[in-house]
Amino acid sequence: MIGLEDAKGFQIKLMLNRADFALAVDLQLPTQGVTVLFGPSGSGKTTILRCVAGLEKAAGHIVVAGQTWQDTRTHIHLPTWQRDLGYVFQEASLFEHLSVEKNLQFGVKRVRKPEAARALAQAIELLGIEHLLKRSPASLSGGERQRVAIARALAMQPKLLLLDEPLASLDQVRREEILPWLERLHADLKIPVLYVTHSMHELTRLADHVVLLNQGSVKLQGPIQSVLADPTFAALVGGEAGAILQGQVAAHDETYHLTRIDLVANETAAGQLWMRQQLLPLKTRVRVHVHANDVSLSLLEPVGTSIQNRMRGVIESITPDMHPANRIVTVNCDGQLVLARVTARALDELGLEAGAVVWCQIKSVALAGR
Ligand SMILES: Nc1ncnc2c1ncn2[C@@H]1O[C@H](COP(=O)(O)OP(=O)(O)OP(=O)(O)O)[C@@H](O)[C@H]1O
Repeated sequence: MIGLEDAKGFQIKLMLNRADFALAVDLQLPTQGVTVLFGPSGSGKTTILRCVAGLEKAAGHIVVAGQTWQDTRTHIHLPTWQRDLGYVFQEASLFEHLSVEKNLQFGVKRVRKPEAARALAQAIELLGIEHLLKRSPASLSGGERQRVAIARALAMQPKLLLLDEPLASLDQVRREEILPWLERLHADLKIPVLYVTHSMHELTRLADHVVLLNQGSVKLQGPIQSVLADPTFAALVGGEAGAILQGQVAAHDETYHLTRIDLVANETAAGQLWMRQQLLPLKTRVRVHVHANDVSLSLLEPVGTSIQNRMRGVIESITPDMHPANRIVTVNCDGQLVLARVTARALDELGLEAGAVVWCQIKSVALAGR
């Protein structure tokens, strides 16, 4: 039987003990948008997805869109086929003897839901695969195959979409090709997506919410901006650490091939950044990942420097980094948190501590958009 709980609930509580691995997670997740399960190899990301899909058994309960898929206390454990989900793996498993169109129709016919034709058309549009419909899977590139696999899962109008490292088998060029299509998922989809990756690039581009796992337990979770600005996370991910700033495309400088991003925090203007030119229309909303290693601090407003971007802010915290020489400094610039990785000696020499006013200098070439 399918039980009804909170109509919007999305909860995953799982406990599992293997000889050399224990999983214990208790997650209350957003009912819309992309939640990325992030963490080192062996931290339990795929195990969670498999349990949610009913492919593996753990104790606990799973509630999706108000439906109880599993509850150990009441002995509910729906088989996979009764769980209304789409699952896309590293390698897209398409039927090789069927055309792309027939592959898409196969899933839709199986679930027999109302408005199937509309859902199929929307999935084709969302993933941009109209021109591939008559092709055979063997003739598709890896990125195209994954887009078809995701469209097929979406056309079935699932209550939850599970994506397990969908870009891992693709080369860098193909990954970049497919990322913009995946970015549309959080804007256009009304269902939750659970996305597994080790890639910081995919995390910063796609996540709305992040769950950081380590050895089967949750180390940190929350909205992408707050998790990335958390010094614990920064220390853990080393050289890839950095804050995400939100803004919109404000101007293009054609002479120098640069784009100006006007930053926005809590709906108010929060400074601006120049970055290498982005081929995006004015007013496009973007997120910018500013690496902590590319931010330096100054007590005075910098002049006579090649560094293009400077933001004035107040130091919120100074915390230890992985290496004892360094500190992670969190600076609040008009509501946007910026992280800087600087040496403890430099901090002492400048006499910097929490509450101090500083200028963050950010190399514009270091910025990566969206
Ligand atoms: N079928 C299985 N039987 C026994 N142990 C398993 C099984 N599948 C995974 N494990 C172990 O469980 C732990 C978690 O694995 P899991 O695949 O969930 O991690 P992960 O975070 O997804 O890793 P990766 O990023 O490398 O895919 C690992 O120690 C792994 O060796």
